Amino acid sequence: MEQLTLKAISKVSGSVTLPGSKSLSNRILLLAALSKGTTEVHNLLDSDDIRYMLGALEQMGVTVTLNADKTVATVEGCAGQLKTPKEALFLGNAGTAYRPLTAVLAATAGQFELVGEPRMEERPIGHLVDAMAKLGADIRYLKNADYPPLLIEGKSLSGGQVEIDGSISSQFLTALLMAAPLFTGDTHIRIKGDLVSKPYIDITIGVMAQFGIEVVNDNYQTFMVKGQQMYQSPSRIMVEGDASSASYFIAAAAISGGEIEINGVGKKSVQGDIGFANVMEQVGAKIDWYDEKLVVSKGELKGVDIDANAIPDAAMTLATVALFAKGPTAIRNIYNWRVKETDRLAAMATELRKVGAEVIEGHDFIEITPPSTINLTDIDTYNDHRIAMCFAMVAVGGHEVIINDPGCTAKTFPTFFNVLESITTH
Ligand SMILES: O=C(O)C1=C[C@@H](OP(=O)(O)O)[C@@H](O)[C@H](O)C1
Ligand SMILES: C=C(OP(=O)(O)O)C(=O)O
Repeated sequence: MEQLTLKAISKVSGSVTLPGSKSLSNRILLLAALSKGTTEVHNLLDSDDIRYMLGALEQMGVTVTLNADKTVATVEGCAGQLKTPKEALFLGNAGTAYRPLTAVLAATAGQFELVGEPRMEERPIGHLVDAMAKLGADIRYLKNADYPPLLIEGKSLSGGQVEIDGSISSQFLTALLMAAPLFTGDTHIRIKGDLVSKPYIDITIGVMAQFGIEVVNDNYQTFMVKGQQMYQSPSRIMVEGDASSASYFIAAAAISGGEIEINGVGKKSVQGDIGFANVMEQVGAKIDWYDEKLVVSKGELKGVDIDANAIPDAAMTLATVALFAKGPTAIRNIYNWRVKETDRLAAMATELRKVGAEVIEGHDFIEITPPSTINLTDIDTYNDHRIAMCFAMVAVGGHEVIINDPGCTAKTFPTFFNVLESITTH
């Protein structure tokens, strides 16, 4: 296994430009593919999750031309006419590819087999399949009930009234919303259970609006989408920087001595994870907010007690910031950490204990009391990009740390360790 030793960092300072948002990139690619017309997508993320979406679209006959560094894509929309792929669509562990494609392909004529990495077969999808089945979709489990892989016999669906459970992942509702304009009639959706990760629904509704489709959202309880509509290409669309990726640099500046300018997200961000910057202000970071950038520097850091349901990805970064804050930090209402790239609650508790923190791992929360001294250790990353990236904060805090399998950042941020190095003084 590859290992990366991060030497103790005495200061981080300078400027970083964020790669494009994963959540926006995959939504935009799928809607551009379904659209009528050609879409030029700028600042596209180049990472594994996006490559899986691009590969699937190509297998279904969509022509996408990428520029040399793969950040500009020209997508020839197929006006809803995706072709039956010759082979199974391999979607890695990309939730933002797997879930939306499941719903969209169920409403597209043809047969589709959706497969993924072993971990994808442990990530539930039953709530989405149940809702689609109520609408008449033919989706079969190829191994275990409620989990990928899936075999989809796509066909015309007429919409109607449907309930969907929102308590495990917002991506199921996102998927249903994105498919709904393809149905022949209107769709009225009612949420069962508490809807988690709500800001991602705002991202979905915002991107659908850019492609000419209106979603009526009544307080995240009911949603309505008119049927028989075609996505319309906006011709040119810009992907803003990834707000979850911003969290590592916001945290680094808050922990270390220097000032970091983070370009690509700011006051105008449409991503919920920008809320991590507000949390870091509570923790003690000094942040200057601009429309599309943040300038962050150190303050006196103190532990906080927060409900992180709206920012599940960025909240992992708070768990390693906690190592350098005064007093305990509690991160609550994050049960679904357990069904992401790995069981993130268990994994974070294990790795934080290895560096010396006292940790309480609850069913849906984690409490971290910082250690008086930080142990030198290697960090297991469980094929989870965010574990690799957030434990880089140990080095930022002035302590050498070894990251096992650092290549796992390729899921959303292949250049992460190079970008961190570019603003580092040892
Ligand atoms: O819709 C999206 O783009 C995402 C939604 C979130 O998942 P859940 O809704 O499953 O929490 C988030 O964790 C994931 O990285 C991206
Ligand atoms: C949960 C994540 O990914 P996915 O889109 O596969 O759900 C993540 O990126 O932290």
